[in-house]
Amino acid sequence: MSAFKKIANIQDIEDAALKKLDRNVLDYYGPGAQDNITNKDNKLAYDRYQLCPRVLRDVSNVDMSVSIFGHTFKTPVFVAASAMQKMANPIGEAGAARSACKNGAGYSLSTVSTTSLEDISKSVAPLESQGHQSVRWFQLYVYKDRLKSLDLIKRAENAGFTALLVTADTPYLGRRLANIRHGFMLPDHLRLANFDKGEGDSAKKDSNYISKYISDQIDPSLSWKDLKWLKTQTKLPILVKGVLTAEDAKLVVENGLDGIVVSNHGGRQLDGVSATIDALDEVVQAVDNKIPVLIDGGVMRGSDVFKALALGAKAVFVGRPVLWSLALDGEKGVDLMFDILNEELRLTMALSGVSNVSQIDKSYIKPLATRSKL
Ligand SMILES: Cc1cc2nc3c(=O)[nH]c(=O)nc-3n(C[C@H](O)[C@H](O)[C@H](O)COP(=O)(O)O)c2cc1C
Ligand SMILES: O=C(O)C(=O)c1ccccc1
Repeated sequence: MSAFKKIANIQDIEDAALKKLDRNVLDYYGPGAQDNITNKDNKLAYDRYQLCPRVLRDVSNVDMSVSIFGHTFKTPVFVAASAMQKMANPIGEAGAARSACKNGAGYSLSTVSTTSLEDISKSVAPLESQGHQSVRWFQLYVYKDRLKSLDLIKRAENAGFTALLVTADTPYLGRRLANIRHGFMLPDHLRLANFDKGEGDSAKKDSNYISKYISDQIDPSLSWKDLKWLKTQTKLPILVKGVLTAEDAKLVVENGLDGIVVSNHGGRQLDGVSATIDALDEVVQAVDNKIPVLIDGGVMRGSDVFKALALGAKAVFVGRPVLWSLALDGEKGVDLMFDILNEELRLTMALSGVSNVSQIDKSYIKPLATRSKL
């Protein structure tokens, strides 16, 4: 018997990537903070919802497109902003940006990427001239040095990014035990490409590079008034990334911001918070359709995407699945990831009796009933 195994789902991609990457990278990409409880629960929580399909509905055509801020996307599966993707594969962030563009998916780039904003735009330009549309958003960390953040915003605007995701859950870095135990180093041949050579070099000498970088540079005093000020500095819509409660969701609306990403940073910040899918409903209720609500964390299958849409998310970001896909096979790996998630979502919709995403609502899911004992 041949040992050949075809990749069939995102777990297969993850398993293959775990065999390829070295410890330094795996320690950084994989675990959540502290005891990994929230990171695990992000995935498990999806299994606590059941699907409630309807039948005999004519599902011969299924349309997965969604519209946000005037852009239409072919799929609600978006690429999350995650740092330092060249550690997964030399093509790094550009591989995921190109794949998202070919798939008509949303793309987001981290402030602390190993490919610059400008190089991301260059990497998708040939695809755009073939008629593909790239919709790219920039994830902004607000630096103590405000000029540094303002410069990033200007560069994002000039490089064709059309929204900002301001990360609100990281005034300090969460305690990531594997990185504390073994140390973490950005490999010498890589650098934080949005900055002059040398950015983070002082931290680089520290065995806990990232936590030192954040405490040196990122402003832990950030508050709502700063986001109101940021709004005056750009025409781009601003989404707040890292909201988990109805209270904060209301403040996002009251402060005139444009969107929400329900996120716990992939369980990498405050361990012990709820799974994002369990926080989604209260955020969606609080926002009352005034601004779009998106979600990330633990999405591994098309049926997870379906459940998030049923609870009111407009789109879903995937973080680690992109990193594993890059590790597996660069841009082609991310193409495979989109093929799988899109096919799974299409099938979940068809088998649930819906032919477009606007039909998906809470009636198609229910909390898992306690299984009766045999
Ligand atoms: C290795 C890694 C690096 C990340 N870097 C950033 C970052 O630079 N900025 C940010 O806002 N979120 C960052 N995130 C969080 C992601 O944007 C996203 O919230 C999370 O990965 C979603 O969970 P998932 O990995 O389970 O899909 C990072 C996540 C990972 C796994
Ligand atoms: O690791 C992360 O999750 C992250 O957000 C980050 C922030 C600053 C530098 C590097 C990574």
